[in-house]
Order: sequence, then structure tokens, then C-alpha cells
Amino acid sequence: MTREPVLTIRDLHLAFGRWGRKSNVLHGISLHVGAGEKVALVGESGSGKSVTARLAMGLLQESRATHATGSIRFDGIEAVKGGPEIARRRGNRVAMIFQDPTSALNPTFKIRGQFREVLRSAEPRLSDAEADRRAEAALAEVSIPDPARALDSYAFQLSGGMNQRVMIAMALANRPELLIADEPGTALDVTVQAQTLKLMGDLAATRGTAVLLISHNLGVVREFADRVYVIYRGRMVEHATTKQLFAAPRHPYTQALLSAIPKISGGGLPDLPERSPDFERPLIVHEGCGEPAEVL
Ligand SMILES: Nc1ncnc2c1ncn2[C@@H]1O[C@H](COP(=O)(O)OP(=O)(O)OP(=O)(O)O)[C@@H](O)[C@H]1O
Repeated sequence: MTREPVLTIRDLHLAFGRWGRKSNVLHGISLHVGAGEKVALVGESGSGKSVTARLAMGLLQESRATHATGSIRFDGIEAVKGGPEIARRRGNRVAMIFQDPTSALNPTFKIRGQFREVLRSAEPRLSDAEADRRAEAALAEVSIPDPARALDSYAFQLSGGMNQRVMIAMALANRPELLIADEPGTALDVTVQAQTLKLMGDLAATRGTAVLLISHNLGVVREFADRVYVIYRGRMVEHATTKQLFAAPRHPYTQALLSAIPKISGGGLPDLPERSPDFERPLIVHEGCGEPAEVL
């Protein structure tokens, strides 16, 4: 029997708008991430990466101004039409880390209090002593040299790299099956970014955590991911193993992305013609990286 991927997104459409004004942001996105897999979603700013992640996390739900259709399945739980209850149920099993750790940590509370709160979201009756013991173990796991001292600090007393580790330790403390990382560490220096990616890679290998990395940095993606999805203006245009994508990109947008890698600044990417022939058959799927088997 084939195992169902940890996360399966099928034909996801999203539009924002009210009072007759509608802006279509996603046009039929599909992707999957299996246990222990490292998958990247790449595309330039505004292409729809973050809204896809927020929908998958249950952080963005159907409302009068948000119109979503399609399916996002995580471990049998549907997110698209789910309410806050769904977000809560999946909360401990899907974790997200963001670009800037300081924005995810509360500056007015010590790390200890914030950590206890995270752990108690999964186990409300956890004692202070047990919560602290688990927090110290989680911090040690991300190579924080003096966990007790880190717990007694405020975020502003720790370096950017330390805060990033604290945020990852918190994200992982409840042992999520899926980790979504939105440009992790890009607000910090490249060393921290590299450390963060290494940690996430280790987690996928040792704990079987499924990782979805969101990035516009193809250099990072090449180092990190097993498979890559390329999104362009809300459409998935190419899906390949990382090796295939870098050896022989087939969509003109992917080719443009790859040719832009060595440029440090200037110009951005060229626009593709609206009626690019590839949009007649928009998604190019390379051989062997396939779609998940139907296991329902
Ligand atoms: N709450 C919202 N209301 C209206 N439009 C939105 C909202 N959130 C996102 N958008 C629009 O949806 C599109 C996709 O945004 P998204 O943040 O997913 O892009 P992205 O690929 O993650 O970009 P970046 O790399 O800059 O984060 C953009 O055009 C954005 O302006």
C-alpha cells in the first residue's frame, strides 16, 4: 500500500475581494510532500508562495473576502473550508518558521514563558518543571550551548542566530509531522540561513519530518531540496526533481529564474508573454517525480 503524503494540495484556487472586486491569486495549485521529504516551492515575489503556505497552515480561511476552492489535506484534515477549530487541531502537527525570528518571538516575555505556552498548546496540564525540562532538551537539540540561560533571556538579549534556533526549537517542540519554512533566516546573515537549513535537513533525515521550503533563492533550493515546484503568477508551471530542474529546466520562466542566479542585483526577471504557449498546458512535470498515487 502506498503511503499518503503528509501534505497534499489539489487544484487550489484563491481570490481576494469584496463588493464585486475580485483579485485571483492562485489558479489551480497542486503539490505534495511526503514524510522525510524536502520539497521547495520557488517563485518571485507576489507569485503566491506565502498564501499557499498560510492556507496549508489553516492561517487563512474562507471568509467573505477570501474565496478558496480546492483541497488541502494534511493527515486526513481538510484546511480549505476549515474554521479556527481545524487550525487548532492541526496546530501542533504542522509548524511554520518565518524569515525573521524576532517578529515571531514576543519581546516583552522571557523565552521560558513563551516556550511553556507553546508546549501547553499541545498539553494544557503540563507542569512548569516538565515544560522547562522539555524546553531545555529542545534547545539543546538545536545546539544552543546554555539552554537554561537562553530560557531566562528576552529575545533582544540573544543574537539573531540564537533567536532563529529558539524559534525552530519552539516550532519543533511538539514534534510536528510537517514543517513549512518561509524564507527561513533570510532576514539574518547567510551563516544563520545555512545553519537553519542544515537543522531542517537533519530533521527530515532523522525524524522523518516533511519539509516544505518556500524560497526565491535557487542557490538555497539547489543545496536543500529533493524536489522543486515552480510557481509563476499563481500557477504551477514546472515540477521536477532538483537534479532535473537544474540540469534541464523546461519552462521559460524556470529558465529565466535559473539564468538570473549569478546576478546579484538589477532588473529582476523578464516578464513572459501572457499567451506563452506553455500556459496552454501550464504544468510541466518531469519524469519520475510524479504525482502521489490515490490512496484514499
Ligand atoms: N490578504 C490579502 N488581501 C489581498 N491580496 C493579498 C492578500 N495576501 C496576499 N495578497 C496578494 O496575493 C498575491 C500573492 O502573495 P504572496 O504573499 O503569497 O506572494 P509570495 O510569492 O509569497 O511573495 P513574497 O516572496 O514577496 O513573500 C500578491 O499579489 C499579494 O498582493
